[in-house]
Amino acid sequence: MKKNPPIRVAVTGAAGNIGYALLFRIASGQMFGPDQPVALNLIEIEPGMDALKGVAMELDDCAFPLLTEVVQTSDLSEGFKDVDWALLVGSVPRKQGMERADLLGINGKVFVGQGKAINDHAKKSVRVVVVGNPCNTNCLIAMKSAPDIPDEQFFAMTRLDENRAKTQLAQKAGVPVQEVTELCVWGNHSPTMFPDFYNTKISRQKATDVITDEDWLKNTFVPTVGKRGAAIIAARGASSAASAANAVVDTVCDLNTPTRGGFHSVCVLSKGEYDTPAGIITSLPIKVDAVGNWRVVEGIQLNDYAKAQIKASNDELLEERKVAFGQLGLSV
Ligand SMILES: NC(=O)c1ccc[n+]([C@@H]2O[C@H](COP(=O)([O-])OP(=O)(O)OC[C@H]3O[C@@H](n4cnc5c(N)ncnc54)[C@H](O)[C@@H]3O)[C@@H](O)[C@H]2O)c1
Ligand SMILES: O=C(O)C[C@H](O)C(=O)O
Repeated sequence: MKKNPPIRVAVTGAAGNIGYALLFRIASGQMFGPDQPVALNLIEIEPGMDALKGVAMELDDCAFPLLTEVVQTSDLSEGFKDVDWALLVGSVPRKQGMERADLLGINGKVFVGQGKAINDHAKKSVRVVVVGNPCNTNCLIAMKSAPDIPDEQFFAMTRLDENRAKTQLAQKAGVPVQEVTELCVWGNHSPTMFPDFYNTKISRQKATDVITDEDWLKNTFVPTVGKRGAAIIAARGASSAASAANAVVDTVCDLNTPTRGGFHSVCVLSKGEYDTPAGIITSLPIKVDAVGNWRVVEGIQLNDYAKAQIKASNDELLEERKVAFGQLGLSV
């Protein structure tokens, strides 16, 4: 049987913690399926190249049948050459006591260079998923720096937040996690994000009919999800890595697969849907159709509380954009 040509995937920060949890899942077929060959372009900064060599040796030692090639490089033009997917993980993670936005000044400029290199060297059909924080604004910076790549091909990750929120609700309701559906996390990947429990279903019922304690939903559930990243850093001494890598796999699978029922949370460029400010990368409910095009799901009813929460998170994104674009000399 003739094999598909490989899908070429660039991963930045490939020798980091998320990279170490992610690469083996891509190479084993969990991201693109058991019949789809993959080639990996692993990108690191110079000080990470020795560690990257070790990671590449381990990939060899797995003898993955689907893995056709591993490129190791610190050169962005080589790293993004002809890639179908660019997973932008590499950047400095926050430490205890920092907010993700504190990383703007450190990481923002990295995404200008990466955006330009993607623009010049990747396939025009490349899809870009930004994980490095603050991921929404970094994604916007990369998108602005890649004017020849359609805006619709840029995404930032809130699937980890969706997964966290689903587990919190499932544990509270005492049901298996797959019973929790239609849960959209709105806004910024920051403590202001809003996991919309009002429109969530638990075992096909309204979540608020199953968990009737609205005080818990508003004052325990919402902040627990928003601050989960910080709680992991406090407990583990390092930011989430395996669960983040798992969410990257979920995000790419979501974008590659027609959505059955419901929707998933992905950060995309707002065109003003649900009164979100156009021109920011914000988390919205996304559905993928049978031919692989995504769209924002329409018709979700948001009450005044939900609208206020989403507005606060999007206001924060407007402020991040103002600060970052000011520092980097980018225009809206
Ligand atoms: N969006 C999310 O849900 C989510 C979840 C978890 C972590 N993150 C973020 O992901 C990022 C990576 O986390 P990690 O735990 O893997 O960090 P890490 O420090 O373990 O690894 C980061 C790697 O990136 C490399 N790197 C740094 N700058 C680079 C550049 N300009 N180009 C290429 N590589 C570069 C480093 O050498 C390092 O190997 C952090 O910003 C973290 O905050 C996001
Ligand atoms: O919280 C962080 O800084 C890491 C990541 O964004 C997370 O949500 O776990």
